Amino acid sequence: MTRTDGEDGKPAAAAPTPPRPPPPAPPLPAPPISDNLTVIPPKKHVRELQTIIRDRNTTRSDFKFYADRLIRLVVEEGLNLLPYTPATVTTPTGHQYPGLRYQRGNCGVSIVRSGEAMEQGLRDCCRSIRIGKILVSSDLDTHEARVVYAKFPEDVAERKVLLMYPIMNTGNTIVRALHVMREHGIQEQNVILLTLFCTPVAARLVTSSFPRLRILTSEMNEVTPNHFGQRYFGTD
Ligand SMILES: O=c1cc[nH]c(=O)[nH]1
Repeated sequence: MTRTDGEDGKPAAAAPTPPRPPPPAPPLPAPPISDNLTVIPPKKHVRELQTIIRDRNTTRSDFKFYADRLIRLVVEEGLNLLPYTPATVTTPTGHQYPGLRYQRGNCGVSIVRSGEAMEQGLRDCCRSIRIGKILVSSDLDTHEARVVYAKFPEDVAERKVLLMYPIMNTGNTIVRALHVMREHGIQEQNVILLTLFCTPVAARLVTSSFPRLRILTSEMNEVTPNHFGQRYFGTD
């Protein structure tokens, strides 16, 4: 027997299946905080170093050893942001090799005390580089950062500066340090900030205050390791 539900007695046409709603769009990647901010590629060996540094059970000697490895990686990558000029050399077999030579006129500045942990990594790459220092203290109650001491190479305003500070949590210390550097004639576009761990909050604060500063970090994460300087220097 045929079902005749239609008004004219013919079988009713099957109701068309409504089109499926499109699958939800994948979440958009977070927009980059700044074109001048680089996070080094998250390769497994980098992640391993970050894991050991973050592990509360890591011994002091391992902490220093693996922090030094991560520092070296960030420093080497930072050198890539300095200016180079073409330089052709002759190899022992008489071939011409079209290479590069770094342009002289670079220096380092470490923010005392944790930034001093990065000095050796820089010296290991650039044998005779001059390194200045800046000490910023932060008020325990207001968290306001204040520069206590600053010593730079006398011609620092003419140099490219590799600024070293391993942990960027709020960004306040860096902003204060950069203001003092500006008072010494250092232009932000001549500064490359080398850091190991950085929060998005700190990155936003620093890049909005100094948009032409370049920043290089090994990791961007909401949470940074604690007490880096104390663990590195064994002053826990
Ligand atoms: O200042 C610099 C920069 C790159 N390489 C060096 O040896 N020194």
